[in-house]
Amino acid sequence: MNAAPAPKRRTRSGPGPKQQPPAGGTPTPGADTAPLARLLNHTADLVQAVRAGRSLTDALGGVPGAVRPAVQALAFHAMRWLGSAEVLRRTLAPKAPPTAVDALLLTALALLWPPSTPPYPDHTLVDQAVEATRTRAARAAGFVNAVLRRFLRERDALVAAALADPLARTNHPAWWVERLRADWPDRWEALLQANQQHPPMTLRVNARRSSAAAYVERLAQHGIVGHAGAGHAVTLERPLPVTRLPGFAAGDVSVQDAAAQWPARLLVGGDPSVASPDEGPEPRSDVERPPAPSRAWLAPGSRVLDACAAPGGKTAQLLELADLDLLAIDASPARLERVDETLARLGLAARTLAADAGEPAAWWDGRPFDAILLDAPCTASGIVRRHPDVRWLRRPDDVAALVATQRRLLDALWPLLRPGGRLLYCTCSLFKDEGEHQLDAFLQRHADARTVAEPAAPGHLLPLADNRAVGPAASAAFAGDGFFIALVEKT
Ligand SMILES: C[S@@+](CC[C@H](N)C(=O)[O-])C[C@H]1O[C@@H](n2cnc3c(N)ncnc32)[C@H](O)[C@@H]1O
Repeated sequence: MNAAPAPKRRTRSGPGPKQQPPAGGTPTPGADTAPLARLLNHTADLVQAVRAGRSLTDALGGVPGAVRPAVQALAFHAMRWLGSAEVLRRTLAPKAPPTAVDALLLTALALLWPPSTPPYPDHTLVDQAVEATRTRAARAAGFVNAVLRRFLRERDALVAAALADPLARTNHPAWWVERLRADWPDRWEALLQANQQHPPMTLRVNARRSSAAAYVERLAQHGIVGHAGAGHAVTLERPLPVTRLPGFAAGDVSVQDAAAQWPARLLVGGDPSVASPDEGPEPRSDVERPPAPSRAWLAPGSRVLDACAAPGGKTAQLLELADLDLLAIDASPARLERVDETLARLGLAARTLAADAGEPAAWWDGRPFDAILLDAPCTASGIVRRHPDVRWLRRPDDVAALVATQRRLLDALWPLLRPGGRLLYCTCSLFKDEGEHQLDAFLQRHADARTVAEPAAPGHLLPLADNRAVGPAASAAFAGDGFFIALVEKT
């Protein structure tokens, strides 16, 4: 496969070293006047952190707020083209330079690789990369200058040669490509290409306050174009900072991918979220709680466990859809704080607990649950568009370890469900071992488990145009994330 576009020459015109953020970046005060060299230095720090095994989200927290959106846009670009940059660097400098210099070189090469939208003019980028090297490792400035200028001189030949290497073509580790090819023999190339794209920004309209159609109209009054999708999903024509979304701070709307909105809707049942605005609650923006939509499978007051809850997207959605007695658990106390913050913004309430969901002896009161949501830890191979670093962070052994954790959680939680109760298992993974195969093995182990026929769960969803989570707004650019979603009932 060839995930890289054809090499092409750049224009020499464009912004100078006082830069606007590149396409996909969100301008913020200060970022538009920050020298590109400074942005490149921060980006190289992030590349270095990811290569050392740290997540980009985590490392971005250390970048000054004023330049963070611009640096994030550059770092996302660098992550998407890091495989190409690695292959080029090995050709141009077979002996790897010191780690900090290597990170800067890889950052610059990734930004110079010929993608469809060049973020900066070539010579500006090279000049600023050399400038950045001076503050990073002054003695390496000449070396970086020589490597990058040779790349500009010989780009077409170097890119053509690099594309002989699958790492440069796919921008994914070989084991990842092999796994995708084995699981999706007809679609693996499309999936690799999809991972190189920018994700759509999708909102979840608070079902207690409004409907997708009504919120689309409200957006239009603010000059924002949105498309109503399945349930309460609204996909924006263009991503925006949440501060520009009407009613965000008041809890009228949250950011959540269309596929990620399916599990809670399915578990609540009765498809309450597609109730027309006439049948559902009136649009409103105060935090007083109107009754939840009425056609839910889960009766008001049902005991529900959200076993891996943080940061709380699905916890909040469950509570928007139904009045529930909900316990939200997460193993990470720090991440659990985000659940509390989310619920506070939305005016919702649940009990939250930092605990290992797989050790119920430590926290379960012995009263069976009516429903359990297990949004299990996984490779995140379905959300590479949103987290382009995960492909470089994961190791092949991680898949087996995560599959074992998912299995442990499933087996530990199943006895907590009442007969007739439902368990929703989901992961944001494309790998079948974390989805279809995990479910099949679970059904083999538990004779009292059967998949629910109506409403049927979608199984695997791929981040491609035929992703069924998106509904009427479907198109390749609006495709929902990759997910696996299964609904199981206890007989
Ligand atoms: C995919 S995320 C959950 C996303 C969340 N459901 C949402 O919609 O916002 C998986 C979560 O599982 C948590 N986790 C991992 N192992 C766990 C365990 N043994 N018990 C409870 N939570 C765990 C992680 O801390 C992480 O927050």
